Amino acid sequence: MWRNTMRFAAVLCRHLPPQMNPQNLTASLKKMILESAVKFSRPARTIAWSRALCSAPKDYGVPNPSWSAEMMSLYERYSAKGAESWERLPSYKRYLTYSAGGQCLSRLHKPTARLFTRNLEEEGAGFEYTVFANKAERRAVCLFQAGPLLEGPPGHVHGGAIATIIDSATGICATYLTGFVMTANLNINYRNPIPLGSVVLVECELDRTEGRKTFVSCRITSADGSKLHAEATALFVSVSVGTLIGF
Ligand SMILES: CCCCCCCC/C=C\CCCCCCCC(=O)SCCNC(=O)CCNC(=O)[C@H](O)C(C)(C)COP(=O)(O)OP(=O)(O)OC[C@H]1O[C@@H](n2cnc3c(N)ncnc32)[C@H](O)[C@@H]1OP(=O)(O)O
Repeated sequence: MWRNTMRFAAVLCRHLPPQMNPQNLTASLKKMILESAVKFSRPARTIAWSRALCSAPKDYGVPNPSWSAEMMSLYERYSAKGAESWERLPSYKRYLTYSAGGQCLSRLHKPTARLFTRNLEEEGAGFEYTVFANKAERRAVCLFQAGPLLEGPPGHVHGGAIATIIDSATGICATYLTGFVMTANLNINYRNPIPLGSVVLVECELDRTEGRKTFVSCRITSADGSKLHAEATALFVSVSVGTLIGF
């Protein structure tokens, strides 16, 4: 039993990101890993849990039946741009999933937690979005369809929901181009309300980097680009996975 436990703990540790070398783990994280290993080290469960820990995470950035014809048409347009260096980024229910071993870690560390923008199971109810990025041009574009549960002013999207999609899209752009970051500053000018159910483009561009700081600017427009809904600038600061997790 103890040998199984240690073997399982060793497997878990091997899947941790490089920044989380077992030698550097805090006592509490070591204890958490060991406790999980003890809990699941009974042979039959070990196999079942190893499978569960290694299963592929769901990608929320692919079309689902709630996507409108306009959302689908934009999705197909950006997918077809693949040849011009546009890459669709996968979207998971936890930020941790992007780190090496993050899938495993997210089952151990606050397992009931979910990314704010991916916390509704009902398709189309809240944030429906997908992000395409262009490394060479240091840009990303988020196609965003706002569901009915994001209402602020009657029939229109809540300003906090708009801030959330801006924070997410610019944060994904910064993470994609410079690695793990946290938002240090976000400034938004709301220009025109966004009707609920509509599809908008959230276009992000990396302006510059200075040491650990990444400056990103953003514009939200209607799908055809004719109406400006919001403009924003954001500052992100690079952090280690350890800082993200909170130890
Ligand atoms: C095929 C795979 C592709 C992968 C694609 C990737 C996809 C990614 C997927 C999913 C991403 C999801 C994205 C989500 C995004 C959401 C992010 C959030 O909402 S984060 C939550 C809200 N933010 C906080 O809670 C932070 C709270 N603040 C802090 O923790 C600290 O203040 C922190 C980390 C921001 C900075 O703290 P320090 O101690 O590490 O660093 P110090 O020394 O204070 O600052 C570093 C530099 O930044 C400047 N700075 C810091 N804060 C500033 C501010 N507010 N304004 C101006 N400058 C600031 C400082 O003056 C300093 O500048 P000088 O290096 O001296 O020039």
